[in-house]
Amino acid sequence: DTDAEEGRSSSRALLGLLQRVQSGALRALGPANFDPKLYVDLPLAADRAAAEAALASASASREAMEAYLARYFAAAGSDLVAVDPPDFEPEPRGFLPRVVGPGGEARAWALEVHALWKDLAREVAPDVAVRPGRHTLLPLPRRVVVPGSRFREVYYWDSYWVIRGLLVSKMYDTAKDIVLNLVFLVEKYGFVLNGARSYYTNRSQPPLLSSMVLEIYTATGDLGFVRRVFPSLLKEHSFWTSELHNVAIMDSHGLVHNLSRYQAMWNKPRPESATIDEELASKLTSTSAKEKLYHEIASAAESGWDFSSRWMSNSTDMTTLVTTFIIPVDLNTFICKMERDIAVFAKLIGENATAEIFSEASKARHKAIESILWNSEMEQWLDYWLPTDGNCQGIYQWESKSQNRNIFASNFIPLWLNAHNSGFARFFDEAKSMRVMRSLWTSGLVHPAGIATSVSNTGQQWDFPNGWAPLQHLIVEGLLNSGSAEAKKFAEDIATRWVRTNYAAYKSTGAMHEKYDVEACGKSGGGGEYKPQTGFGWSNGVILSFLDEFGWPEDKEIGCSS
Ligand SMILES: OC[C@H]1O[C@H](O[C@H]2O[C@H](CO)[C@@H](O)[C@H](O)[C@H]2O)[C@H](O)[C@@H](O)[C@@H]1O
Repeated sequence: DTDAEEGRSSSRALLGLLQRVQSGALRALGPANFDPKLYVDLPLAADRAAAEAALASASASREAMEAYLARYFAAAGSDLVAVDPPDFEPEPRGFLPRVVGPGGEARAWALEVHALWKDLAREVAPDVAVRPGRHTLLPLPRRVVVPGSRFREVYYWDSYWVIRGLLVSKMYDTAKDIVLNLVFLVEKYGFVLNGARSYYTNRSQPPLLSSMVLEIYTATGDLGFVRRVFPSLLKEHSFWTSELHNVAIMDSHGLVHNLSRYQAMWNKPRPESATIDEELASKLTSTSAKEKLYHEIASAAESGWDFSSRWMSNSTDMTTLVTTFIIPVDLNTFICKMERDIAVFAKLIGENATAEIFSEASKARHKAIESILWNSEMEQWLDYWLPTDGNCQGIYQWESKSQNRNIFASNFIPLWLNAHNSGFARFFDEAKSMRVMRSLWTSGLVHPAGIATSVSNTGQQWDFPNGWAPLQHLIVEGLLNSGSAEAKKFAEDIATRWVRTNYAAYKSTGAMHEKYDVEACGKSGGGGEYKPQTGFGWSNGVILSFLDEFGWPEDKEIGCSS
């Protein structure tokens, strides 16, 4: 309708202005400590036309730019208001009963991590709904928990681990609010956005909405909540299996399978990193080559692994990103899980025909994962690379050489399905889990402070030596539930390394970090296009979840053992 069109056009106009402010600021302030995202997060404090007219002269010097920013814009993040979550209690009844640690150290720290929810809880300021043309922030009806630092808005896949932690903290209402906000986005846009900003409306992130709902349902038994969100889960499933993401591929026995890939609806620079993307694309000459690169960059952002050699033909050259030509192991694991979850929910609310359809869909995807992505020699699941020459008409033909044999933590993510049977047949048997576990053990990914993202040090943040909380958690949960005592021990070992490194880094820096360097205990991570961030939603969630799962006995050292 006309109102919606007007809204879209004023949002585009604001983003256009903010991107020009971003380029002007880079010229005026210089590249040192420059964060392009800051500028597209600025709320407009005056009339847009006036801010536009004054921009040309502002780029002349640092002083002029600083005066311009102060005159026409409010501070980034000021349109999100800090809130005290009403369901927060400093020490909730029944909180981590098995966490003690020497001298109560582990428990004291766990309570500090728990208290960080208060720092990260936000509500969208009323002005965002009243004057949406002044904000790239999207209005959300309920409170959120943000990752922290430059990540001032709610993020999609981060929210799964935030919710895992909130459930340990007994903050059930805050967990439900986060999901209801994501559902609000599905109702409005047809999918969960990468994050709640107008510049994230062209892509999603790894789809874990149904997993959030399942965890909340398991903790609260709230069937009304499941009923409320159910239609959005179906809508999200259509998004991930639609033509945009679906790939048909014929296996070596002539059977055709459907799997999904990441694919953003965008072929321009990412507004939050436009100056970076434009500089990279300046190495290319034609407009079409630049647009292709922008499309692959935004699609890598949809994967959550932005950026990684996983998506690059040449690991030292970002212009060789081919994200949309890759069938990723983790994405298909998440969708297989989504299909199982939907079947479970459908049954619970009495929609038996839908339950049957989704149960069949998850079995079909399971078969596809085993047939296209499993590599029995390596005992791992491997991303599958489609030909990039665009010759295929419709159905691709599987070829063994197209499995990417490089080692990534994602090669082990299907193990996670062990943790979530929900009455279904096991995804694979205990013997196979054991073989995968041994393959992980010798893969080169296991390090003193956790599991590395890959084995190549490319300077990208989703590569060696960085370890990320979500990857530790997915693999640990998978090993823990594989049915074998040895795998359980290994799971606890990885969780212990991770807890210790988070603890040591917290003690030395006073903060929880977005990522860690797995080579040594107590080291935070680096690399990538922005400065390492603290806060940090998913890291906090994973620590609380590990402490809940494994406890921390009185006699177990929590500091780094030398
Ligand atoms: O600003 C650059 C990119 O930042 C985000 O990605 C990283 O942070 C997210 C929030 O913690 C996380 O979900 C993602 O896995 C990280 O790589 C953002 O999601 C990107 O779209 C954005 O371009």
